[in-house]
Amino acid sequence: MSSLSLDVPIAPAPSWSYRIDIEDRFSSLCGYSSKRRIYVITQENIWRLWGDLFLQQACLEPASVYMMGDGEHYKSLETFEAIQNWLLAHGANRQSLLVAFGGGVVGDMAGFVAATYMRGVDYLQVPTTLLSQVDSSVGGKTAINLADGKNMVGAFCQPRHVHINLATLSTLDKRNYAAGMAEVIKYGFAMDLELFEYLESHREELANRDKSCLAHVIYSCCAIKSRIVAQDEKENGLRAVLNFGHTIGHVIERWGDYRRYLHGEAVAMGMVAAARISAHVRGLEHVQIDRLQNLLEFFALPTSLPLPFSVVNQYIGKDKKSSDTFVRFVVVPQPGQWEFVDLPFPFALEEYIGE
Ligand SMILES: O=C(O)C(=O)C[C@@H](O)[C@H](O)[C@H](O)COP(=O)(O)O
Repeated sequence: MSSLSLDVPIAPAPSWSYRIDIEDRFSSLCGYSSKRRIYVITQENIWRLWGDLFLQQACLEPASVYMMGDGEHYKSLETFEAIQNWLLAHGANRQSLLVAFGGGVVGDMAGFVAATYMRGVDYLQVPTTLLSQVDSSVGGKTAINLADGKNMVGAFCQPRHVHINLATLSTLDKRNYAAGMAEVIKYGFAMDLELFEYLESHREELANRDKSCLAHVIYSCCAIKSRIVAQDEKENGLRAVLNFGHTIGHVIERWGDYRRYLHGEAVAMGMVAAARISAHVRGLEHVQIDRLQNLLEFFALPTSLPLPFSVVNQYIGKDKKSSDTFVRFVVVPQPGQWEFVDLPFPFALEEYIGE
């Protein structure tokens, strides 16, 4: 595969942009190594599988490597503090460079550490899961969770570069692969009909992790995301479309103590609920909800809400898109099109989707 590249030009400073490279190997980072101390934040499992090759191909000699725990529940204030102390103990300074080597949990944590350590240091994203390659490594949303709310403490902090190596998807377990596919389906169903149809017609190839299909899909998602982030870096409006399925998805993750469901699984259930709300408020046809559900279920993703409506109603007010009087939902009147609707708060899910 020849490599693919995209730029993410951030407004209102169009001169400032960073690249996303999609390759079948780890990109060389020699240029960085010679100039500054490098600190890698990763997890045992991914580092055992890919760490040596990464250091060799990237030509890196890190000052130190930090192993985070595996799972969304490690995106916590405790881990955040431990990493800050580790950086200080290992001599990291303002010129140091952090490298997030792993999935979305590593990327969100490393990004937030980079945003705050000594008031901000540079970082690179080297995403190794499908979810992080198509979504979380791009756009600079960094955050950690509170017990009562997902991604509640964070910052917008763009990476200097996103280096995607498709080869790492070969060792991703089935459940995490499917979870990444949920975010891919989000881009298609809510933002790009052509992509959604491609996913439907190439589902077998994608289930078999065909590299050229994956390269196409990852490039398409990154292209959509970079266009949106370039216009609305700090989510003053447009960017919230990327939250399709997340409003209820985040409640599900929190309800499961960030352990029961992977982020992508919660988003899969949240998207079907949001599609049902879309049918109620914007007339999305039921046959289109079935298309969404079939595609998600093809990848063995859950699609029925696992929690009482009352829990959704109780926690939805903590969503970052909520105000005192409404909850903002991304709805889909037709596949590939989206709208925001503000539903009154206090919220009653049963009014939009029958029990
Ligand atoms: O980048 C964004 O903007 C997104 O909303 C992408 C989401 O898929 C992602 O999960 C994001 O981290 C959720 O953001 P949040 O603001 O709802 O915490």
